[in-house]
Amino acid sequence: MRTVTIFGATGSIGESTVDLIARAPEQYRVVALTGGRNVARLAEQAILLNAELAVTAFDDCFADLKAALAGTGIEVAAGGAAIVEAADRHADLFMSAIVGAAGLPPGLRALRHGTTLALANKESLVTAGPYLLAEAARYGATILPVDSEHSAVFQALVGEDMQTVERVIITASGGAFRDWPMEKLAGATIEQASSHPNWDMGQRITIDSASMFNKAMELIETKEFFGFQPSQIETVVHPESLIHALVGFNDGALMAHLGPPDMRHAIGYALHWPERGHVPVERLDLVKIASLNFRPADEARYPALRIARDVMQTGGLAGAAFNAAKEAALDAFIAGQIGFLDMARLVDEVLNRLQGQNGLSCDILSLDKVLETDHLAREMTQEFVQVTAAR
Ligand SMILES: NC(=O)C1=CN([C@@H]2O[C@H](COP(=O)(O)OP(=O)(O)OC[C@H]3O[C@@H](n4cnc5c(N)ncnc54)[C@H](OP(=O)(O)O)[C@@H]3O)[C@@H](O)[C@H]2O)C=CC1
Ligand SMILES: CC(=O)[C@@H](O)[C@H](O)COP(=O)(O)O
Ligand SMILES: [Mn+2]
Repeated sequence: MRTVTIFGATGSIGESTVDLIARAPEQYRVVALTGGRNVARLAEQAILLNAELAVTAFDDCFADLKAALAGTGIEVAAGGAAIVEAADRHADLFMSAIVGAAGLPPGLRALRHGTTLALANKESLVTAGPYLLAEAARYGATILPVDSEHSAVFQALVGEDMQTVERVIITASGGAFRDWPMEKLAGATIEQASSHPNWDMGQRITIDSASMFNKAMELIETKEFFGFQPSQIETVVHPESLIHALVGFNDGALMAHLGPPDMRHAIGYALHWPERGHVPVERLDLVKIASLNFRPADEARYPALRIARDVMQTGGLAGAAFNAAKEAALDAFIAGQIGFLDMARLVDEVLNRLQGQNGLSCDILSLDKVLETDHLAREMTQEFVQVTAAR
């Protein structure tokens, strides 16, 4: 029996993880579940999985969570520190499925217990990749990628010599606006951007998919996790989202990973690793699919991709600044303060300003430096948002 904790249990990745665990109760014991504002669902999950502990990120949700779990014997806590402390209770595997940079501290704490971190929270690698990996190595912990593309690359690399890898191709669906003329993008609404052609995901990553910020983050994630050179990492638009990534070797072989657009595959792979086990996802019918399509990922159409290349080139604290500026710009877009195309423009401006102040160079990352840069970049983005909104 494996013990499991889920950070971000009430979200899209969290729900898929709960689903897999609920289908095989004899294989898992749940230690802690954490959530945010959806305390009703968090309480239901905690009862369903007989968790030891349920934690909400927000102090003002504590009373509701406590009331919902009264008489169950399930412990209750609230606040960011309580989520990090949940990592101090032993679990064989921690699922990192909080959205945003808020996912970094609990994941880091789990790594310090030398355990296994199944990492959906790509922001952890984008903001603090070298530090995260160094901490994992220092404490003998394991990080398993859960992002579909990175799980695909990981699976394609099993048993391979990394020296023989020439390139990695991360596929992109192209998001909600892949068939829109470029002139229309400036007027894209939050509702339009919040609808993904293939995947059912949280709102923030869905909008990031439409702007290609998701893919930009994934290019950085690929560099940080696998250690490839930026020049080895490519992306291509693949509208069907059936090939998740490809790895090219020095003999010309290109190994593709295919699967249905269902995150339970990548989550199930991590839950069963290092073995494979049954996962209840659709089996692809290739004859029915008949064809797979590919288009170039145009950096003029998707400036986020070019920004990601700059970030990889700069290194240091650029990833932390990039992610924080992107999160703040996304908040402003969702709040209706700025337009769809303003997001990439603001992120670019913040990075340029911080780099001009030499605020991004850093030889050795630490959590404090990452959080300081995160704070600075968010504040600067908000200033730029005010200027944009006043126009
Ligand atoms: N969804 C997907 O298919 C994929 C997601 N990912 C990555 O996985 C992560 C999760 O994405 P997704 O499941 O879509 O996100 P969701 O928005 O669906 O869920 C986010 C989870 O985090 C919780 N949460 C929100 N804010 C905070 C906070 N400040 N502190 C602690 N917890 C918080 C939410 O709680 P509540 O809802 O209760 O408020 C919820 O449990 C992201 O990093 C995303 O990029 C990667 C690949 C695919
Ligand atoms: C399921 C998953 O891993 C997402 O990150 C997915 O990749 C989003 O799709 P696009 O960013 O390719 O639209
Ligand atoms: Mn992905």
